[in-house]
Amino acid sequence: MTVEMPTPAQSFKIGTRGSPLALAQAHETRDRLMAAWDLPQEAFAICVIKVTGDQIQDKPLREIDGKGLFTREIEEALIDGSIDIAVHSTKDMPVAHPAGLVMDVFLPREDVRDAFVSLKYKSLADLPDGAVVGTSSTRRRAQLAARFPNLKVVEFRGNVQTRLKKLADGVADATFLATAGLRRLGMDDVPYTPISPDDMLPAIAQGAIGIERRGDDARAAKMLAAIHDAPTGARVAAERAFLGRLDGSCETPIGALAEIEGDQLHLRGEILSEDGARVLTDAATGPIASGPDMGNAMALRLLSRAGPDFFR
Ligand SMILES: NCc1[nH]cc(CCC(=O)O)c1CC(=O)O
Repeated sequence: MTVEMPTPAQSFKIGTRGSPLALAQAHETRDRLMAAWDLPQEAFAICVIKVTGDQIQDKPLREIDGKGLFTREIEEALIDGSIDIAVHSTKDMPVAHPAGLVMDVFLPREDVRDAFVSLKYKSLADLPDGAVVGTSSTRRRAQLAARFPNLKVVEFRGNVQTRLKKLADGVADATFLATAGLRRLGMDDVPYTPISPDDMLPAIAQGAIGIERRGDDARAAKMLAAIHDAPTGARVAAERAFLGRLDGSCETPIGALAEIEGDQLHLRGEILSEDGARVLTDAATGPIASGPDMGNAMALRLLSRAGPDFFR
């Protein structure tokens, strides 16, 4: 089969949400494709898709519909051919994809760590007893309750800009964001400190941009193969196998991190009760290719330790 590369007249359509972070990720994807294929910017169109989740800013996500809220409409655009690829924050993606779509291309992973963001304090350890921290993430909330019970956690939604405004307004003493997002947005003026994964194990696939396409689109597959980062793919595969076996929705407190050293993959995972009263952690090491098996096995071990009542 011959696969034709896009020409300026035959644009390759990159679908994305319209948030500043989503746009930065779409631009990174386009820049990497331009470099890999020596194509001009005009060969690509960045198609912004307004999704329902972005239009609801005043409620915690779990009160709306959580899973798929930010991705369903983008996937519909892929399926109907309005776009050729969709650029996602992998950590926001359900493990299962709609029939006909695949996500097997990942860009080199950014910093995986959560960031402590505060206008007043330097790190989590500096916060006085009773300090107020804002987060909407059940994972971060449970991890804080488990390891920093001296803090008061309040609900904090919105994109990076909204949360920073809330900090400036004194709604909370600190908040948490993915370091990757801050870096990709070039927010060098924001005072943040990355948090050790020992204190806050990141979300599955945090910092990894994933690219979804139609499974039968040979042109997109070939275009994307040139920008795939295999180590990121292996790490994400291990973490997502763990998540998939746990069958966690994005609202279940779960953290995991795979790291590669030589030909070995180290995987850490944890599940928490929502109040942080129970924390179950596990770790494993094995050949890189066995990452998904390791993630799967780790989930089964944690599930059997947790018992049937652990997840609400
Ligand atoms: N849930 C929103 C979201 N999805 C991806 C990122 C950051 C970038 C990434 O982890 O790839 C963020 C913001 C955050 O958690 O601070």
